[in-house]
This record gives sequence, structure tokens and C-alpha cells, in this order.
Amino acid sequence: MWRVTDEQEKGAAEPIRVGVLGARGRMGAEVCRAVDAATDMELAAAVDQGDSLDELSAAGAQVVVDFTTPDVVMDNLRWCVDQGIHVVVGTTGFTEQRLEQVRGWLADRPGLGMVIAPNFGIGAVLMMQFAARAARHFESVEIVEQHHPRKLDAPSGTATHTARLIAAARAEAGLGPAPDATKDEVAGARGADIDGVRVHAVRATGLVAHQEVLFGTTGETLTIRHDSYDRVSFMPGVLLAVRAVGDRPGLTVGLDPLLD
Ligand SMILES: NC(=O)C1=CN([C@@H]2O[C@H](COP(=O)(O)OP(=O)(O)OC[C@H]3O[C@@H](n4cnc5c(N)ncnc54)[C@H](O)[C@@H]3O)[C@@H](O)[C@H]2O)C=CC1
Ligand SMILES: O=C(O)C1=N[C@H](C(=O)O)C[C@H](O)C1
Repeated sequence: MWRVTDEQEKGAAEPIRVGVLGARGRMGAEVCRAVDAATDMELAAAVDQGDSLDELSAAGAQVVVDFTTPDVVMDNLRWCVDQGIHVVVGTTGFTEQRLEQVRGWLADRPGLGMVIAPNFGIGAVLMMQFAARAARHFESVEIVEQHHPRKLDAPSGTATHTARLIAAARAEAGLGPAPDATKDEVAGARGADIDGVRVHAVRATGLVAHQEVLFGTTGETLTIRHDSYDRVSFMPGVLLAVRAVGDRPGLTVGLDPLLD
């Protein structure tokens, strides 16, 4: 099984051959530029809708980076696992059920690694960690995610992941539901309910990717906010995962273990 060597990290050895899926998309195109610019990587294949996945194997891709859409990502991952290619996944739409399915596939391929992260922004990862830490200290919590209007899914993968982390921390601390006497006069007015945490999705031209986690308790509130103003913000995390995935057999969810 292929591994990233110290020499590769320093740019002294053969570069890591990276294939990009969703290469003509907003994120995929940015990943192609970042891989091209990295001295320890080589862009082996740039594949989008209508191209054949075989281009990845023919080009000898060692790691595939997937930024496609929730409806196609599982087929892509299945193919990569069958080919024995490590995968770094930024595409959203990962339910616990999907993650379990991926774990099952990887169990049959010892040594093969996959990193799935709802957000590769280092600041966003920290925002989620801080939110999970704050969760047990506050009676109320709501999440407001804000994105560009061409985003296909709502709520965002980041918001869903944050809500799950907060809900787990609240449950562990023995906190019940956040107080809320409001009756929804119009469906959706109070947002989506993810594991008991309200999540509101805003879409507006000019936005890229932003999230606020608003905590409240008697006499005080705490707002934790993260803003990605440019998709380059995700690239250090993506490149970190490309370098690490060959040394992480099985499924890694989130960037947190790679930052420790
Ligand atoms: N984890 C993270 O840090 C981030 C995750 N995302 C997620 O990444 C995904 C992509 O986002 P964007 O780049 O903004 O979307 P986009 O719509 O600009 O790009 C998606 C690309 O995938 C291509 N595609 C569709 N089906 C395909 C297939 N079967 N094979 C190959 N390519 C295919 C499309 O033609 C398109 O070029 C979304 O799920 C989004 O939520 C976005 C930003 C950061
Ligand atoms: O579609 C996007 O743009 C983003 N998608 C991810 C998500 O759904 O959380 C990450 C980031 O918010 C940008």
C-alpha cells in the first residue's frame, strides 16, 4: 500500500499523484490549482461529469479528491475503493448510514484510507470544536449558516455536523431541550431541527460560506462565528488530508485528528 514518505513531503521524492473529481466545479477547480502549486503533488487527472472514472486509474492516481454532489459521491467512492485508491472527500450529504456503508467497504480493503470532512477550513474546524466545548454551558443554542445561492444542499454539511456535535455534548451534560414556547405560524420559521438543535440556512449572492453558532443563557449570549471569504481557505486542509490519507487506513471523519 502506498504511503506518503518524508521525502515526498519535502518535495525530494516522487510527487503524490492526485486525481480530482468534480474538477470543473467551484471547489474542484480550486483544488486543481492548489495541487498544481504544491511541490510534493502532481495533478494526475482532472475529471468531471461526462468524463470516465477510468481516467483516474489510467493516470495512476494515488489519491482522489472528490468535490462533486451528494447524489453521485457514493458511486465515486465505491469505484475508488474498488480500485484501491485513497480518497479525500469534501462533498456533503454524509448521513451516519452513508458513513457506515463506507466503513464497510473499507473493512474489505486493509490499508486503504478515506478522509471525509464537512469543512476543510481550519477556522471552521476550530469553530466546531469551540461550539462543542461551549455547548454544555448554555441553555439555548441555534445555528445560522449562510452560503452562496448556487449551493445545492441545505442545511450545510458543516451546520449538520456542528448540530450533531452540540447535541452530543448537551446529552452528555444531561441538558434537556432548549426552552422554546414559540408556535411555528409558518412552516420552517424556526428552521430545521437536527438532533434538537435549530438550524437556519441563508442563501445570498456575495456570500461564500459562513456560520454563526449562537448560545444563550441567563443574562448572556455567546456567538461563535466563522467566515470563508474565498475558497482558497479550504485548500490547506485539503492538501493536509491528501498528504495524510495514505497513513490513515479506514475512515477518518473530520479534519480534527489531522490537526492534533
Ligand atoms: N468540505 C468542504 O470544505 C467543502 C465542501 N463543499 C462541498 O463540495 C461539493 C461541491 O461544491 P462546489 O464545488 O461548490 O459545487 P459545484 O457545483 O461548483 O461543483 C460540483 C462539480 O461536480 C461535477 N460533477 C457532478 N457529477 C459528477 C460526476 N458523476 N463525476 C464527476 N464530476 C461530477 C459537476 O459537473 C461540477 O463541476 C458540495 O457538496 C459542497 O457542499 C464545498 C466547499 C467546501
Ligand atoms: O457548498 C459550499 O460552498 C460549502 N459546503 C460545505 C458545507 O455544506 O458545509 C462547506 C462550506 O460550508 C462550503
